[in-house]
Amino acid sequence: MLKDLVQHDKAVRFAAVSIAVAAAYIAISRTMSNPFPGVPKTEANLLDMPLYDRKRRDEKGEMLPPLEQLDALGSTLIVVNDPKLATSVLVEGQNKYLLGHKVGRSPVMAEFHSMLIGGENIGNARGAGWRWRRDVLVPQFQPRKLVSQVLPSVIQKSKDLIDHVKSHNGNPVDIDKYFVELTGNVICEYLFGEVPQPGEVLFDNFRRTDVIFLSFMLRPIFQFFGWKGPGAREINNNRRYVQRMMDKIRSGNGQQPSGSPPLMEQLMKLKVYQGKQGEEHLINDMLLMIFAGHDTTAHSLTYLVYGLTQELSVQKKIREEVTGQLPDLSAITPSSLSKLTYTSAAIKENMRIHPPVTVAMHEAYDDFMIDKTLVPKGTTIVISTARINQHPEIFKQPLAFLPERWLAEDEDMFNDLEANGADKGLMNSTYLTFSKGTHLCLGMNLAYLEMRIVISYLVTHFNITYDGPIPQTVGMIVAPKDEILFNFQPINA
Ligand code: HEM
Repeated sequence: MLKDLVQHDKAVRFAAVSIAVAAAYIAISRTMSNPFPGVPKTEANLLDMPLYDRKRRDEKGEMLPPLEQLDALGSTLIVVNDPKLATSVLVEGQNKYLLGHKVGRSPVMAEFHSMLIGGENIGNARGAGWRWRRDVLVPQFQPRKLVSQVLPSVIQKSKDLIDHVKSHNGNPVDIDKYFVELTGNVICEYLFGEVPQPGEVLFDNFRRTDVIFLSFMLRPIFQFFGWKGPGAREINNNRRYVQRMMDKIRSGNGQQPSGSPPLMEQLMKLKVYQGKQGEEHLINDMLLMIFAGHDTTAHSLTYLVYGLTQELSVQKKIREEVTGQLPDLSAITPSSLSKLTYTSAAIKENMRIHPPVTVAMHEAYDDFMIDKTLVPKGTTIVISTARINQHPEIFKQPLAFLPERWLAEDEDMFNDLEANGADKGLMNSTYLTFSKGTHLCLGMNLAYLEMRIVISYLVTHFNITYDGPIPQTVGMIVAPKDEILFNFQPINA
């Protein structure tokens, strides 16, 4: 009997230990699959974050937790929702990266730009390869340089835009298509000194981000079969064009716009862009700049026009400011442009609500803490620009289009790209439309310059209205899903 009990007890103990081991195993494996214990999982997915958030806030008035985790792209990513934490990851994390590798370019974005463009370029380079590009290119996108090189070109294209709209004789116009062409031509003219022939450069940036992410997941298969990523048709076409431009410049037949030679010609003189590999790098960088440098600005303009049709009082105020400050639009100078404070605020406010690039992704290059959470080396850090830009504690009435909110801010006409986006004021420092830190958008000043001029021309020539459905957007680059037909009634016609 005693023997039986001992044996029984052994069996009970064995069972108890087994259960404990199993429970521990489950707990450990749960922890392993949950690298951020205590950090809630997000219900949103990478692609619909801004839309999802809006719905959730509208319906439930919920605030997002400071950090969330997200299972995507084959691993667990960390999403930073708190504006101050997000800004600190971008600004301090990346500055530290220069010294001690804390946060840097995410492999997802690097891979995407590799699949798309091919070899090394400003969109996929890391470490020294990225640093020298930044050193070479940042001065080319500083205000003084842009104003002398780009201003006349944008003015001319804005005049053409007015003629284009008038040619519709009062019928509604799908202006987004035209904006894409306009901004594409501006960047090409800046890079190569001439506007491409219609169709010579393809500006239809691939917008299916779901397909982009799928091809990222399947990239070994793509690489095995030598397939290029989505968007290859456009890039292959544009590569041939950039090569032709290079040959033309080398043979001395390149166009000489007024002022200094086109950017590509200047860059061809630099050692880093010489030799077989250097030339390849130059072509890749030009392709990336064409890719990054047009549709973001174009769709922002479209959403701005849309915003102005929804808030006619804002449209009126911009018109009054432009007419008052710039009576002769073709004589715009940098100093007259800087007087458009309300217009600039409206542009900024529009991109706060509709940031064209909805998500910035970076990688922890080392273990580090965000708040009290350890973010292990190799983790992808996701920052939804839309979430941060619409954070109700920083931006009161986050979904309202209120240019006035920026007027009290100490805002310069342009931003110094070398300041790494660490600007003053809480709203400014957490405004993430162009990201922050060392990867701050290279083309930010160019985008602002184009938008100020184009919108000044449009609102002083037309009363713009819209009576269609609310535009639906696609992808991580916020672009309208369908054409948006605006009505333009000429002023003083
Ligand atoms: C409204 C217009 C634009 C918006 C909202 C925008 C937004 C952004 C964002 C969010 C990033 C990512 C930064 C990061 O990884 O943290 C970026 C990077 C970049 N943008 Fe823009 N962009 C715009 C226009 C332009 C233009 C006109 C150019 C023309 C050259 C340009 C060139 C670039 C380049 C080269 C990078 C990579 C910078 C680097 O990694 O060092 N962008 N942009």
